[in-house]
Amino acid sequence: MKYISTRGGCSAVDFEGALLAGLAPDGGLYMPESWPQISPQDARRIGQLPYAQAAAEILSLFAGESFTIDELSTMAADAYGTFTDDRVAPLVKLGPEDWMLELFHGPTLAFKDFAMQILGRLFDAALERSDRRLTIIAATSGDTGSAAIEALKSCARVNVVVLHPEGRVSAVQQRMMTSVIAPNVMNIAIKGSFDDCQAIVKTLFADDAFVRDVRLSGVNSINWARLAAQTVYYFTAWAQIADGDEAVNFVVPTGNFGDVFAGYAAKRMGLPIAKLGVAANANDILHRAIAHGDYTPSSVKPTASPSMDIQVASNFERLLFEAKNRDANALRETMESFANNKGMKIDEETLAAIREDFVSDAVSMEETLSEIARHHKETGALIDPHTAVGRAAAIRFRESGALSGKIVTLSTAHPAKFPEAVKDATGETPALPDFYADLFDRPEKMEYALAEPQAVKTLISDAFAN
Ligand SMILES: Cc1ncc(COP(=O)(O)O)c(C=O)c1O
Ligand SMILES: N[C@@H](CCOP(=O)(O)O)C(=O)O
Repeated sequence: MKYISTRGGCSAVDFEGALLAGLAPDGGLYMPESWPQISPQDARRIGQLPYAQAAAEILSLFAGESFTIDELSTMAADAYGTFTDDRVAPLVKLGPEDWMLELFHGPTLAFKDFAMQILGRLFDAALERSDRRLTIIAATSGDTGSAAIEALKSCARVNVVVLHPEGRVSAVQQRMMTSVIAPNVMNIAIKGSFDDCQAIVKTLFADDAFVRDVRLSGVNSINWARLAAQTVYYFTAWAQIADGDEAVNFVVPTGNFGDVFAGYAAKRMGLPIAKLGVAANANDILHRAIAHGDYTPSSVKPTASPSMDIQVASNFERLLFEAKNRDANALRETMESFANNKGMKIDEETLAAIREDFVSDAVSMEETLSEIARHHKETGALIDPHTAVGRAAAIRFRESGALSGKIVTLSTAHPAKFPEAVKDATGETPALPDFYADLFDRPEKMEYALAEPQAVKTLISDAFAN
């Protein structure tokens, strides 16, 4: 299996090449040259396997010759063995045709652990056999950072640098990152938004000398391996609830468009998915794009679901590439014009292609808190604010007729990562699991930088360049 850049300006690489590079050298995102295909019968067989085995089988379709199925099986068994629920991604029934897919039973209590736990092992194996080291950078609005640090802190051949927007992640998210004090881990609090952090990462990737010097790679969902690993829970969820080849809908709380794009990838692989519901918070650019063709960033609004306080969603580029029939030249022009004009209008043909697979909605902060309260009152369970954005949108999609039939909403984080919002909504404070009981007693370490690539470059070079 080869991987091509959405911008068509560099040669194709294999899975290991895409994993180790993160971003393509022409600034584009790697995509599989063609979608691996799975029949509904195989989707059911794979989806009903224990989670780690399903993951190994699905990843082997993407990995080609880079990793054998035996290697993937061992890594997946280790990776998902770190989860606290044996089912790994349990489905909770909420109503006759409604489910919630719990993706927060990993070591850092958010869906990012699904990909990051296996990526850590893939990096280890690939770097060991090529006798190399990497500096891995991630921009985070809270969850990617902690998952990356947890997965990579013990990798002997990796330095990990995480940029988070200062003061804009929850206290629990911050502590999960900054209390890991290890020689290969650097947290940098950036004076700015998540978009500033993500823009710095992309600028550093465009600096060839710096990339060579520190051997830069990335583990945001720009890295294809992240999305490949995130396709798996769509298969396991579908296989538990679909009758025959029945198509099921998924509603996904969305920020950087990675998780919902993994669902799209599963659909393109042949998984019977009816529609994917994009649930945005008050930072509603993706909803404006899909509903009205207006992909114009505005300033970031802080909300109760801070991990989705994102304007420029990296993976939207992958969707535009698909919707434009993989025309890399057209895509490159589109992305250049987006950068120059600070926004874009999406043409009708592209929009029609997007709407074949996606519906969208935006949920205000007030609606998010009401949904946490409503869910608690009706079920007795606490949900986190990102999940609440998803559920509120799912309920509206059904009421408006935008979606019908079975709907699975992805529950992307544990409520204890966002205790203030949950308490505001319900009066109850969700408890962290025992293994985080002393989180607020642990010492913290982080650097501070202005939202300027040079400031970050200097910190990284001083710590990790040869
Ligand atoms: C808890 C949570 N939910 C949802 C999202 C949105 O996911 P994506 O960025 O893949 O769209 C994020 C961050 O990305 C998150 O941390
Ligand atoms: N919400 C994310 C933002 C980065 O998303 P990614 O999936 O591209 O890594 C976070 O919590 O950091």
